[in-house]
Amino acid sequence: LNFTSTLGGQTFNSPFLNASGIHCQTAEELADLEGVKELGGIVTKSATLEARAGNDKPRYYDLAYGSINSMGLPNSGYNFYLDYVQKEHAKPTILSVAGLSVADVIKLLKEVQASDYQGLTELNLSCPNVIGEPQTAYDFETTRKVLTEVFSFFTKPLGVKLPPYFDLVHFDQIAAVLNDFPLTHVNTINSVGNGLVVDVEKEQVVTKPKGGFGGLGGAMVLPTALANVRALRQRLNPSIAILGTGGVTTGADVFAHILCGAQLVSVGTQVIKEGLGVYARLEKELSDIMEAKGYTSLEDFRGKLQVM
Ligand SMILES: C=Cc1c(C(=O)O)[nH]c(=O)[nH]c1=O
Repeated sequence: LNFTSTLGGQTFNSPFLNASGIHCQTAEELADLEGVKELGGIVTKSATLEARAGNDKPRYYDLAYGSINSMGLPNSGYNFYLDYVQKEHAKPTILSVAGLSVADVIKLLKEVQASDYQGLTELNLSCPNVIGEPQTAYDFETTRKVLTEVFSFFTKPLGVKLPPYFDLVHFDQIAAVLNDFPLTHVNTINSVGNGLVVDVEKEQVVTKPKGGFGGLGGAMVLPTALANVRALRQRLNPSIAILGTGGVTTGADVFAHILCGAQLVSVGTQVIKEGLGVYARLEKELSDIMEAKGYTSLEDFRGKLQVM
């Protein structure tokens, strides 16, 4: 079966990625990802200018049907991740970056531009858990302003991480902004922002930051993730690839993401639930589905979802 694809000049030998934020914050976690042969690439935890401890704990909670997190962007600071991605790796890397202000984003990306790093960079415009900060990509004009400034100097492969949208007009509006820029990819979705999980027995929230509000992931967000992959694939220039993230627990979910137009597919919550062995299971399940359908390559069905 042919699982290979190229993105931003890099060759990915498998469609699987780790979702930024999951098992990719420390040197040990990143080394673990290098050892997962079914992973096509490695995405770093979103990096900020300064290292951050993140929000108070408990800040992650596992549910039967997914997860809720309010991590608060804990990371070792962009120098650590920029050093990491400039080292030799068997797989392509995607350097995820985030800023607490437009100025931070510009400063960070100027450092990346000035570095010897030739891999992909992904600007996270959708973190829902930085207390007091909005999810940038819900503000279309600010998103246009940021991308205009970024592309006035950034010439390396760049994608953006988007929050989920829930209104067809919003899909039109964000696509109208993104289509004006030479983006390599769009990674959709980030967690579904500001959900709330209640422990009825304790009559209490389950996470400490923000009164229990946090980003939702896992099985419960799959329909939202598929809708965003599909809607953006239908609206974005073919030159902008879609990385599908959200709700993947089985090979069928991976197949669905690709059928909706995803080139690569990230797994987050399920890695926490099952461990890094999940990638071998997903690859086997996807392969079995493809063989049963007579497909030999992801191109045979990518973006070919049928409507009625
Ligand atoms: C980078 C911050 C993010 C975080 C976080 O660090 O709280 N959680 C998410 O679900 N998505 C994010 O983008």
